[in-house]
Amino acid sequence: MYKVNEVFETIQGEGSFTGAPAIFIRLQGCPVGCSWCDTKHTWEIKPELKQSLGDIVIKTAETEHWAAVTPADLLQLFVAKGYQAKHVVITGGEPCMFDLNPLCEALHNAGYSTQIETSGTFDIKAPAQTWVTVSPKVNMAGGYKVLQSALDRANEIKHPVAMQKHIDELLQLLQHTDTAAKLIYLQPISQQQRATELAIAMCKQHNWRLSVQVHKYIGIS
Ligand SMILES: C[S@@+](CC[C@H](N)C(=O)[O-])C[C@H]1O[C@@H](n2cnc3c(N)ncnc32)[C@H](O)[C@@H]1O
Ligand SMILES: Nc1nc2[nH]cc(C(=O)O)c2c(=O)[nH]1
Ligand code: SF4
Ligand SMILES: [Mg+2]
Repeated sequence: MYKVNEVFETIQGEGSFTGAPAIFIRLQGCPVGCSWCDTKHTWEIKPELKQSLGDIVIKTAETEHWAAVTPADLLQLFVAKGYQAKHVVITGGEPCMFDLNPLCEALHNAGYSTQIETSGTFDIKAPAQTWVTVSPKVNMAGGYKVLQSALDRANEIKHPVAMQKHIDELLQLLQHTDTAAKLIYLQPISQQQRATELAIAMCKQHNWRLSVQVHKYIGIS
């Protein structure tokens, strides 16, 4: 069973799939504790806030409610909702607290491609064809460390930045990582102008790519 905070169909707003229609599955629970996290309502798993998947999917605001679901429940929901997207993004919370193999395999068997958004602080349990986006989290409140195995598995590394120390941290992580076949993105934190200017300058300097959170600029989820 997976603990799900929300399910919705939208446009991927980050990283290399930006612009692609996608179904998002947001899993509940994250102990990493990023001070600027934009999904703090997914951090805690409160037993008293358990709901049915039917209630979760009609949410109109961000809440801490969650539902326990199987891959089959999710596939059934996609059909019932009439979702047309063929790409599924599994995010959170920290999705890699779960074994994502059964979920991704069920999605692949039903004709969907899959992508995971992860902080790289937990073992990534997912099939080889799943696209893995690692957004490394260094020195956050929860005390978790980025795993080298997660950086090695990443298809893209999407680093959140607001100040020079974040660039230095990324350079440090990349020193030990073979980046030949990976896409490297800087993502300004919270659309701050100074963060965006820094990201643009550093992308030019290091030949990295820029990921702005497109969905926030156009006001969609
Ligand atoms: C909410 S996290 C969930 C997945 C996973 N826990 C992670 O951190 O990658 C999804 C993405 O949003 C990014 N993110 C979270 N808060 C942000 C913010 N305020 N500004 C920019 N990116 C943010 C994360 O770095 C990550 O790439
Ligand atoms: N549109 C849209 N794109 C996204 N890409 C990554 C997201 C996330 O929260 O993981 C996200 C999100 O929340 N919305
Ligand atoms: S790891 Fe992801 S979900 Fe967890 S606090 Fe950081 S940004 Fe938020
Ligand atoms: Mg988001």
